Amino acid sequence: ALKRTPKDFIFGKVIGEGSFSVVYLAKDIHTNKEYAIKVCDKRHIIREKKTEYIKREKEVLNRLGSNQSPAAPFFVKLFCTFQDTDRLYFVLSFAKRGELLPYINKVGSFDIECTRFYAAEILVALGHVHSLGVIHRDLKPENILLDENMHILITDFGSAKMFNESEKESDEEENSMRQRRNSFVGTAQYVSPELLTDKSASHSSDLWALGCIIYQMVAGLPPFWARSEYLIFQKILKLEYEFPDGFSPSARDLVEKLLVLDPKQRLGANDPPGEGYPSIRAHPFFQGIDFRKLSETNPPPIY
Ligand SMILES: NC(=O)Nc1ccc2c(c1)=C(Cc1cc(-c3cccc(C(=O)NCCN4CCCCC4)c3)c[nH]1)C(=O)N=2
Repeated sequence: ALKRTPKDFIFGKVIGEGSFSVVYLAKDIHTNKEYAIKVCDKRHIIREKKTEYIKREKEVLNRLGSNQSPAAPFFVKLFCTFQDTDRLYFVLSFAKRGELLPYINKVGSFDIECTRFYAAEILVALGHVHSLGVIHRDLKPENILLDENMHILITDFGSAKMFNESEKESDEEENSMRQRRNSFVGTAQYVSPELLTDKSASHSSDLWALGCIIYQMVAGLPPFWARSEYLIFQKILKLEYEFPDGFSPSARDLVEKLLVLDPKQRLGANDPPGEGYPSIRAHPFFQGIDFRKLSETNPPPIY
């Protein structure tokens, strides 16, 4: 296919902003199709030494797009990339309904059927990402988008970590050495304790974030909240959170099994990779969910 240029698109409003990018709604002038185009300023990326993050995001999105698996629909697609003198352009799926977060805020909190459905879609998506040797590392309701049929599209792999085959075999010491140099920390409310202590991220770090998101869908607010990031980190490291009255008992049991300080003790942490977390799927909270049919199921109404 011909390499695209910015002239092939009409750029509209800003629909998202990252620390190194701005996301625009854009229309392809040849097909009239709508896309989200993530634009990065080259000088800014070089100055901030973030070229690795940009390369990693492109590699992860290409891996997700290439693998035709039942979970593939739950991610924004990368259609093409191009650049001009000053900027890099990523042409991505446009999620018509935007982020999950405003929907939680609008209704205060989700009922158990909605929570169960969206938690199940996120779990299937995580199982797929992890089966490719990728950890998202910054999963949060702002990065869970909704398409026009209200199914999820996970985005922003700019903070992702890739474990290629060699790294998996390398001994613990070398791995933890490499991770200690790793300065990355996700968004305060959803960051896992291991990322705060020894900088070691694993697929289990995303399971911690899933626990926070399930709690937030039921309670309306994330479990760890304080006026400063430092105080949020303190609460996470002390596992200082509580359940409001009326919190669904089965959701509470699942959250308590995911928000565990030791990443190896979290539900699903020791499941065989690539099987989509059978021990989490088997939890009573997901009773009645057919995980193979989620993408063709009508999502429950949010009210
Ligand atoms: N960091 C990133 O990678 N960011 C990205 C990447 C890809 C991408 C991305 C972000 C997108 C963000 C996005 C934002 C929006 C959006 C922005 C502003 C308003 C709306 C909107 O009107 N949504 C419906 C609004 N509500 C929400 C609450 C209840 C009632 C209705 C959507 C749609 N899609 C997108 O569509 N595709």
